[in-house]
Amino acid sequence: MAIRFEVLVRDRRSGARVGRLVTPHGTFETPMFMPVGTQATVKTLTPEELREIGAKIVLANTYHLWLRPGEDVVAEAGGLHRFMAWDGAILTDSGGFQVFSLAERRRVEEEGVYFRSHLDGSVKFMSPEVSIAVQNALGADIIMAFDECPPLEADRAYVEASAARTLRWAERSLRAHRYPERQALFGIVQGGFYPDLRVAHARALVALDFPGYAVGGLSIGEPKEVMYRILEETVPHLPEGKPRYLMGVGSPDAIFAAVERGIDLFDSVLPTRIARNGTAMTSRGRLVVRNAEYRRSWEPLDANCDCKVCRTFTRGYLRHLFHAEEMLGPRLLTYHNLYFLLSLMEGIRASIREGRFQEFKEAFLSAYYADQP
Ligand SMILES: Nc1nc2c(CCNCC3CCCC3)c3[nH]c(NCCc4ccccc4)nc3cc2c(=O)[nH]1
Ligand SMILES: [Zn+2]
Repeated sequence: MAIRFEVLVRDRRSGARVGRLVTPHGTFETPMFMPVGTQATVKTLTPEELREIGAKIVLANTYHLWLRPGEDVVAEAGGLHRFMAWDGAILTDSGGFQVFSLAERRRVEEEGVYFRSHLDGSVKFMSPEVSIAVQNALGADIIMAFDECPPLEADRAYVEASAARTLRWAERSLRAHRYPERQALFGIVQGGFYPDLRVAHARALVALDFPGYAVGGLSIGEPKEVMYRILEETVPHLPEGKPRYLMGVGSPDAIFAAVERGIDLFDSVLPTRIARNGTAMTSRGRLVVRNAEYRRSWEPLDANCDCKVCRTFTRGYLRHLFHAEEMLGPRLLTYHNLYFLLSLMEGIRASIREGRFQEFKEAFLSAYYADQP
Protein backbone atom coordinates (compact mmCIF):
# COMPACT_ATOMS: atom_id res chain seq x y z
CA MET A 1 0.00 0.00 0.00
CA ALA A 2 1.53 3.29 -1.06
CA ILE A 3 -0.36 5.11 1.71
CA ARG A 4 -2.43 4.12 4.74
CA PHE A 5 -5.19 6.31 6.17
CA GLU A 6 -7.33 5.86 9.26
CA VAL A 7 -9.88 8.10 10.95
CA LEU A 8 -8.85 8.63 14.60
CA VAL A 9 -11.59 10.95 15.94
CA ARG A 10 -14.97 11.96 14.53
CA ASP A 11 -16.69 15.24 15.52
CA ARG A 12 -20.16 14.44 16.91
CA ARG A 13 -21.72 17.67 15.63
CA SER A 14 -20.34 17.79 12.07
CA GLY A 15 -18.51 15.79 9.39
CA ALA A 16 -15.14 16.96 10.73
CA ARG A 17 -12.63 14.23 11.58
CA VAL A 18 -9.01 13.78 12.61
CA GLY A 19 -7.16 11.22 10.52
CA ARG A 20 -3.68 9.79 10.26
CA LEU A 21 -2.04 9.55 6.82
CA VAL A 22 1.01 7.28 6.50
CA THR A 23 3.19 7.84 3.41
CA PRO A 24 6.64 6.53 2.38
CA HIS A 25 7.97 10.00 3.31
CA GLY A 26 6.39 10.52 6.68
CA THR A 27 3.19 10.24 8.68
CA PHE A 28 1.00 13.19 9.59
CA GLU A 29 -2.45 13.98 10.94
CA THR A 30 -5.29 15.51 8.99
CA PRO A 31 -6.95 17.94 8.37
CA MET A 32 -3.73 19.25 6.86
CA PHE A 33 -2.73 22.16 4.59
CA MET A 34 -0.25 21.43 1.78
CA PRO A 35 2.03 24.33 0.75
CA VAL A 36 2.35 24.70 -3.02
CA GLY A 37 5.78 24.35 -4.60
CA THR A 38 4.87 24.55 -8.29
CA GLN A 39 8.38 24.32 -9.75
CA ALA A 40 9.90 22.03 -7.11
CA THR A 41 10.27 24.86 -4.61
CA VAL A 42 7.87 26.50 -2.19
CA LYS A 43 8.82 29.95 -3.40
CA THR A 44 11.50 31.71 -1.26
CA LEU A 45 11.76 29.00 1.44
CA THR A 46 14.36 26.25 1.97
CA PRO A 47 13.36 22.67 2.88
CA GLU A 48 14.80 23.30 6.35
CA GLU A 49 12.46 26.27 6.83
CA LEU A 50 9.54 24.15 5.60
CA ARG A 51 10.38 21.57 8.28
CA GLU A 52 10.72 24.35 10.91
CA ILE A 53 7.21 25.67 10.24
CA GLY A 54 5.74 22.15 10.43
CA ALA A 55 5.10 21.40 6.75
CA LYS A 56 4.59 17.64 6.23
CA ILE A 57 3.58 17.46 2.58
CA VAL A 58 4.08 19.89 -0.30
CA LEU A 59 2.71 20.09 -3.82
CA ALA A 60 4.62 20.20 -7.08
CA ASN A 61 3.30 20.50 -10.59
CA THR A 62 3.47 17.98 -13.40
CA TYR A 63 2.77 20.54 -16.12
CA HIS A 64 5.57 22.90 -15.09
CA LEU A 65 8.21 20.23 -14.36
CA TRP A 66 7.44 18.39 -17.58
CA LEU A 67 8.06 21.54 -19.60
CA ARG A 68 11.07 22.55 -17.47
CA PRO A 69 13.47 20.94 -16.60
CA GLY A 70 11.75 17.78 -17.95
CA GLU A 71 10.73 14.72 -15.92
CA ASP A 72 13.74 12.83 -17.28
CA VAL A 73 16.10 15.33 -15.66
CA VAL A 74 14.30 15.07 -12.30
CA ALA A 75 14.31 11.28 -12.58
CA GLU A 76 18.06 11.29 -13.25
CA ALA A 77 18.54 13.35 -10.07
CA GLY A 78 16.83 10.51 -8.21
CA GLY A 79 13.29 11.87 -8.30
CA LEU A 80 11.62 14.96 -6.81
CA HIS A 81 12.57 14.29 -3.17
CA ARG A 82 16.30 14.17 -4.00
CA PHE A 83 16.06 16.90 -6.64
CA MET A 84 14.57 19.45 -4.19
CA ALA A 85 16.17 17.94 -1.05
CA TRP A 86 12.75 17.56 0.62
CA ASP A 87 12.35 14.37 2.64
CA GLY A 88 8.73 14.98 3.56
CA ALA A 89 5.77 13.84 1.47
CA ILE A 90 5.03 15.24 -1.98
CA LEU A 91 1.82 15.38 -4.02
CA THR A 92 1.84 16.23 -7.72
CA ASP A 93 -1.18 17.58 -9.54
CA SER A 94 -1.83 15.94 -12.91
CA GLY A 95 -1.37 19.06 -15.02
CA GLY A 96 -4.95 19.14 -16.35
CA PHE A 97 -5.90 22.24 -14.43
CA GLN A 98 -2.69 24.06 -15.36
CA VAL A 99 -3.14 23.34 -19.06
CA PHE A 100 -6.61 24.89 -18.86
CA SER A 101 -5.48 27.86 -16.79
CA LEU A 102 -2.02 28.59 -18.26
CA ALA A 103 -1.71 27.43 -21.86
CA GLU A 104 -3.16 29.46 -24.71
CA ARG A 105 -5.06 28.04 -27.67
CA ARG A 106 -5.76 24.56 -26.35
CA ARG A 107 -8.02 21.88 -27.86
CA VAL A 108 -9.55 19.08 -25.82
CA GLU A 109 -10.06 15.74 -27.58
CA GLU A 110 -10.90 12.25 -26.33
CA GLU A 111 -7.20 11.40 -26.67
CA GLY A 112 -6.02 14.32 -24.59
CA VAL A 113 -5.29 18.05 -24.77
CA TYR A 114 -3.30 19.86 -27.46
CA PHE A 115 -1.94 23.24 -26.38
CA ARG A 116 0.86 25.72 -26.83
CA SER A 117 3.53 25.87 -24.13
CA HIS A 118 3.37 29.10 -22.12
CA LEU A 119 7.18 29.09 -22.20
CA ASP A 120 8.06 28.95 -25.92
CA GLY A 121 4.73 28.61 -27.73
CA SER A 122 5.58 25.12 -29.09
CA VAL A 123 2.65 22.71 -29.58
CA LYS A 124 2.34 20.15 -26.77
CA PHE A 125 0.05 17.18 -26.09
CA MET A 126 -0.97 15.95 -22.66
CA SER A 127 -3.08 12.88 -21.93
CA PRO A 128 -3.72 10.53 -19.01
CA GLU A 129 -0.84 8.37 -20.25
CA VAL A 130 1.58 11.31 -20.55
CA SER A 131 0.54 12.79 -17.20
CA ILE A 132 0.89 9.51 -15.31
CA ALA A 133 4.22 8.69 -16.98
CA VAL A 134 5.55 12.11 -15.91
CA GLN A 135 4.20 11.69 -12.35
CA ASN A 136 5.71 8.19 -12.17
CA ALA A 137 9.07 9.66 -13.22
CA LEU A 138 8.85 12.55 -10.74
CA GLY A 139 8.19 10.09 -7.90
CA ALA A 140 5.67 11.93 -5.69
CA ASP A 141 3.99 9.93 -2.91
CA ILE A 142 0.51 10.98 -4.05
CA ILE A 143 -0.31 11.57 -7.72
CA MET A 144 -3.51 12.76 -9.38
CA ALA A 145 -5.58 11.34 -12.23
CA PHE A 146 -5.58 13.44 -15.41
CA ASP A 147 -8.83 15.39 -15.45
CA GLU A 148 -10.58 18.35 -16.99
CA CYS A 149 -11.79 21.15 -14.73
CA PRO A 150 -14.64 22.69 -16.78
CA PRO A 151 -14.69 26.51 -16.93
CA LEU A 152 -16.97 28.39 -14.53
CA GLU A 153 -19.37 29.35 -17.31
CA ALA A 154 -19.72 25.83 -18.81
CA ASP A 155 -23.34 24.72 -19.27
CA ARG A 156 -24.80 21.43 -18.02
CA ALA A 157 -24.32 19.65 -21.34
CA TYR A 158 -20.63 20.54 -21.44
CA VAL A 159 -20.11 19.61 -17.78
CA GLU A 160 -21.86 16.27 -18.23
CA ALA A 161 -19.81 15.35 -21.32
CA SER A 162 -16.60 16.58 -19.69
CA ALA A 163 -17.21 14.54 -16.51
CA ALA A 164 -17.87 11.42 -18.57
CA ARG A 165 -14.58 11.96 -20.41
CA THR A 166 -12.77 12.65 -17.12
CA LEU A 167 -14.12 9.29 -15.89
CA ARG A 168 -12.68 7.56 -18.99
CA TRP A 169 -9.43 9.45 -18.37
CA ALA A 170 -9.46 8.24 -14.76
CA GLU A 171 -9.62 4.62 -15.98
CA ARG A 172 -6.78 5.32 -18.43
CA SER A 173 -4.79 6.94 -15.58
CA LEU A 174 -5.23 3.80 -13.45
CA ARG A 175 -4.12 1.57 -16.33
CA ALA A 176 -1.08 3.74 -17.11
CA HIS A 177 0.12 3.89 -13.47
CA ARG A 178 3.29 1.81 -13.10
CA TYR A 179 4.01 1.99 -9.34
CA PRO A 180 0.71 1.69 -7.42
CA GLU A 181 2.56 0.09 -4.51
CA ARG A 182 4.61 3.24 -3.82
CA GLN A 183 2.68 6.13 -5.39
CA ALA A 184 -1.00 6.52 -4.41
CA LEU A 185 -3.14 7.61 -7.38
CA PHE A 186 -6.14 9.73 -6.35
CA GLY A 187 -9.29 10.07 -8.45
CA ILE A 188 -10.76 13.58 -8.95
CA VAL A 189 -14.51 14.13 -8.74
CA GLN A 190 -15.96 16.57 -11.27
CA GLY A 191 -19.56 17.41 -12.23
CA GLY A 192 -19.60 21.19 -12.00
CA PHE A 193 -22.28 22.71 -9.76
CA TYR A 194 -24.88 20.00 -10.52
CA PRO A 195 -25.44 17.77 -7.46
CA ASP A 196 -26.82 14.91 -9.53
CA LEU A 197 -23.76 14.91 -11.84
CA ARG A 198 -21.46 15.14 -8.79
CA VAL A 199 -23.06 12.13 -7.07
CA ALA A 200 -22.99 10.03 -10.24
CA HIS A 201 -19.33 10.95 -10.86
CA ALA A 202 -18.32 10.24 -7.25
CA ARG A 203 -20.00 6.82 -7.31
CA ALA A 204 -18.40 5.89 -10.63
CA LEU A 205 -14.93 6.85 -9.34
CA VAL A 206 -15.49 5.00 -6.04
CA ALA A 207 -16.26 1.87 -8.07
CA LEU A 208 -12.73 2.15 -9.50
CA ASP A 209 -11.39 1.84 -5.94
CA PHE A 210 -8.80 4.65 -5.79
CA PRO A 211 -6.78 4.93 -2.52
CA GLY A 212 -7.98 8.52 -2.12
CA TYR A 213 -10.25 11.09 -3.74
CA ALA A 214 -10.03 14.77 -4.61
CA VAL A 215 -12.98 17.09 -5.15
CA GLY A 216 -12.06 19.14 -8.21
CA GLY A 217 -13.87 21.73 -10.29
CA LEU A 218 -14.36 24.07 -7.33
CA SER A 219 -12.77 27.30 -6.06
CA ILE A 220 -12.87 28.64 -9.60
CA GLY A 221 -14.85 31.80 -8.85
CA GLU A 222 -18.19 30.36 -7.74
CA PRO A 223 -19.84 31.79 -4.59
CA LYS A 224 -18.60 30.02 -1.45
CA GLU A 225 -22.13 28.86 -0.62
CA VAL A 226 -22.21 27.01 -3.97
CA MET A 227 -18.92 25.26 -3.11
CA TYR A 228 -20.24 24.33 0.34
CA ARG A 229 -23.46 22.90 -1.12
CA ILE A 230 -21.52 20.81 -3.65
CA LEU A 231 -19.35 19.45 -0.82
CA GLU A 232 -22.47 18.57 1.19
CA GLU A 233 -23.85 16.63 -1.77
CA THR A 234 -20.60 14.96 -2.84
CA VAL A 235 -18.47 14.04 0.19
CA PRO A 236 -20.99 11.59 1.73
CA HIS A 237 -20.58 9.44 -1.40
CA LEU A 238 -16.82 9.13 -0.90
CA PRO A 239 -15.45 6.28 1.27
CA GLU A 240 -15.30 7.34 4.91
CA GLY A 241 -11.98 5.50 5.43
CA LYS A 242 -10.11 7.14 2.55
CA PRO A 243 -8.55 10.64 2.36
CA ARG A 244 -10.55 13.47 0.77
CA TYR A 245 -8.65 16.36 -0.83
CA LEU A 246 -10.36 19.65 -1.77
CA MET A 247 -8.24 21.19 -4.52
CA GLY A 248 -7.30 24.86 -4.54
CA VAL A 249 -8.75 25.90 -1.18
CA GLY A 250 -6.75 27.81 1.38
CA SER A 251 -8.72 30.68 3.00
CA PRO A 252 -9.67 30.22 6.67
CA ASP A 253 -13.44 30.43 6.14
CA ALA A 254 -13.42 27.91 3.28
CA ILE A 255 -11.09 25.57 5.19
CA PHE A 256 -13.39 25.52 8.24
CA ALA A 257 -16.48 24.98 6.06
CA ALA A 258 -14.81 22.14 4.16
CA VAL A 259 -13.42 20.47 7.32
CA GLU A 260 -16.90 20.38 8.85
CA ARG A 261 -18.13 18.73 5.62
CA GLY A 262 -15.50 15.97 5.88
CA ILE A 263 -12.48 17.23 3.90
CA ASP A 264 -9.00 16.13 5.07
CA LEU A 265 -6.46 17.80 2.73
CA PHE A 266 -6.13 21.31 1.26
CA ASP A 267 -3.79 23.16 -1.07
CA SER A 268 -3.70 26.77 -2.21
CA VAL A 269 -1.22 29.23 -3.65
CA LEU A 270 -3.05 31.92 -1.65
CA PRO A 271 -0.82 32.21 1.48
CA THR A 272 2.43 32.20 -0.49
CA ARG A 273 1.14 34.40 -3.32
CA ILE A 274 -0.25 37.18 -1.10
CA ALA A 275 2.91 37.01 1.04
CA ARG A 276 5.03 37.98 -1.97
CA ASN A 277 2.70 40.93 -2.51
CA GLY A 278 3.14 42.07 1.11
CA THR A 279 -0.08 40.78 2.69
CA ALA A 280 0.15 38.84 5.96
CA MET A 281 -2.49 36.49 7.37
CA THR A 282 -2.83 37.27 11.10
CA SER A 283 -5.21 36.17 13.85
CA ARG A 284 -7.02 39.47 13.34
CA GLY A 285 -7.31 39.18 9.57
CA ARG A 286 -5.21 40.31 6.67
CA LEU A 287 -2.54 42.98 7.20
CA VAL A 288 -0.95 44.89 4.30
CA VAL A 289 2.54 45.66 5.58
CA ARG A 290 3.14 48.45 3.05
CA ASN A 291 0.50 50.64 4.70
CA ALA A 292 1.80 53.96 6.08
CA GLU A 293 0.26 53.19 9.49
CA TYR A 294 3.03 50.63 10.13
CA ARG A 295 5.95 53.00 9.40
CA ARG A 296 6.71 53.47 13.08
CA SER A 297 5.05 50.31 14.37
CA TRP A 298 7.48 48.25 16.45
CA GLU A 299 5.06 45.42 17.20
CA PRO A 300 5.20 41.93 15.66
CA LEU A 301 3.05 41.05 12.65
CA ASP A 302 0.77 39.03 14.92
CA ALA A 303 0.92 39.22 18.73
CA ASN A 304 -0.66 35.75 18.90
CA CYS A 305 1.90 34.11 16.59
CA ASP A 306 5.03 32.47 18.00
CA CYS A 307 6.80 31.98 14.69
CA LYS A 308 10.43 33.08 14.19
CA VAL A 309 9.33 36.11 12.15
CA CYS A 310 6.86 37.37 14.75
CA ARG A 311 9.41 36.81 17.54
CA THR A 312 12.19 38.66 15.70
CA PHE A 313 10.94 41.42 13.40
CA THR A 314 8.53 44.34 13.59
CA ARG A 315 5.83 45.66 11.26
CA GLY A 316 7.93 48.78 10.72
CA TYR A 317 10.89 46.73 9.55
CA LEU A 318 8.76 44.51 7.28
CA ARG A 319 7.13 47.62 5.76
CA HIS A 320 10.61 48.99 5.06
CA LEU A 321 11.70 45.74 3.38
CA PHE A 322 8.75 45.88 0.98
CA HIS A 323 9.18 49.57 0.22
CA ALA A 324 12.89 48.98 -0.39
CA GLU A 325 12.02 45.93 -2.52
CA GLU A 326 14.36 43.79 -0.44
CA MET A 327 14.08 40.04 -1.08
CA LEU A 328 13.89 39.36 2.68
CA GLY A 329 10.38 40.86 2.72
CA PRO A 330 8.63 38.16 0.68
CA ARG A 331 10.68 35.49 2.45
CA LEU A 332 9.62 36.56 5.94
CA LEU A 333 5.95 36.95 5.03
CA THR A 334 5.89 33.58 3.24
CA TYR A 335 7.44 31.93 6.31
CA HIS A 336 4.83 33.53 8.60
CA ASN A 337 1.79 32.93 6.36
CA LEU A 338 2.54 29.22 6.00
CA TYR A 339 3.27 28.93 9.72
CA PHE A 340 -0.05 30.69 10.39
CA LEU A 341 -2.04 28.28 8.19
CA LEU A 342 -0.22 25.18 9.44
CA SER A 343 -0.87 26.20 13.06
CA LEU A 344 -4.52 26.86 12.17
CA MET A 345 -4.70 23.22 10.99
CA GLU A 346 -3.11 22.10 14.28
CA GLY A 347 -5.75 24.12 16.14
CA ILE A 348 -8.52 22.53 14.08
CA ARG A 349 -7.21 19.00 14.81
CA ALA A 350 -6.96 19.74 18.55
CA SER A 351 -10.47 21.22 18.63
CA ILE A 352 -11.93 18.12 16.93
CA ARG A 353 -10.12 15.86 19.37
CA GLU A 354 -11.50 17.87 22.32
CA GLY A 355 -15.06 18.13 20.99
CA ARG A 356 -14.97 21.94 20.62
CA PHE A 357 -14.58 22.33 16.83
CA GLN A 358 -17.67 24.58 16.41
CA GLU A 359 -16.53 26.88 19.25
CA PHE A 360 -12.98 27.06 17.85
CA LYS A 361 -14.35 27.86 14.37
CA GLU A 362 -16.61 30.66 15.64
CA ALA A 363 -13.87 32.20 17.79
CA PHE A 364 -11.25 32.05 15.04
CA LEU A 365 -13.47 33.40 12.23
CA SER A 366 -14.97 36.23 14.30
CA ALA A 367 -11.45 37.47 15.12
CA TYR A 368 -10.10 36.91 11.59
CA TYR A 369 -13.02 38.61 9.79
CA ALA A 370 -13.79 41.10 12.58
CA ASP A 371 -12.79 44.31 10.74
CA GLN A 372 -14.13 43.21 7.38
CA PRO A 373 -17.70 43.99 6.27
N1 LIG B 1 -6.25 18.63 -11.34
C1 LIG B 1 -7.02 19.61 -10.85
N2 LIG B 1 -6.46 20.62 -10.15
C2 LIG B 1 -7.28 21.63 -9.68
C3 LIG B 1 -6.70 22.75 -9.03
C4 LIG B 1 -5.19 22.89 -8.80
C5 LIG B 1 -4.86 22.57 -7.35
N3 LIG B 1 -3.56 23.13 -6.98
C6 LIG B 1 -2.46 22.53 -7.70
C7 LIG B 1 -1.14 23.15 -7.30
C8 LIG B 1 -0.01 22.37 -7.89
C9 LIG B 1 0.97 23.40 -8.37
C10 LIG B 1 0.19 24.64 -8.63
C11 LIG B 1 -1.02 24.58 -7.76
C12 LIG B 1 -7.55 23.78 -8.59
N4 LIG B 1 -7.26 24.97 -8.00
C13 LIG B 1 -8.46 25.57 -7.84
N5 LIG B 1 -8.61 26.79 -7.33
C14 LIG B 1 -7.45 27.62 -7.02
C15 LIG B 1 -7.98 29.03 -7.12
C16 LIG B 1 -6.95 29.99 -6.71
C17 LIG B 1 -6.08 30.51 -7.68
C18 LIG B 1 -5.14 31.45 -7.29
C19 LIG B 1 -5.08 31.87 -5.95
C20 LIG B 1 -5.95 31.31 -5.01
C21 LIG B 1 -6.89 30.37 -5.38
N6 LIG B 1 -9.48 24.83 -8.27
C22 LIG B 1 -8.94 23.69 -8.76
C23 LIG B 1 -9.52 22.60 -9.39
C24 LIG B 1 -8.69 21.57 -9.88
C25 LIG B 1 -9.24 20.46 -10.61
O1 LIG B 1 -10.46 20.34 -10.82
N7 LIG B 1 -8.38 19.52 -11.07
ZN1 LIG C 1 4.25 34.67 12.73
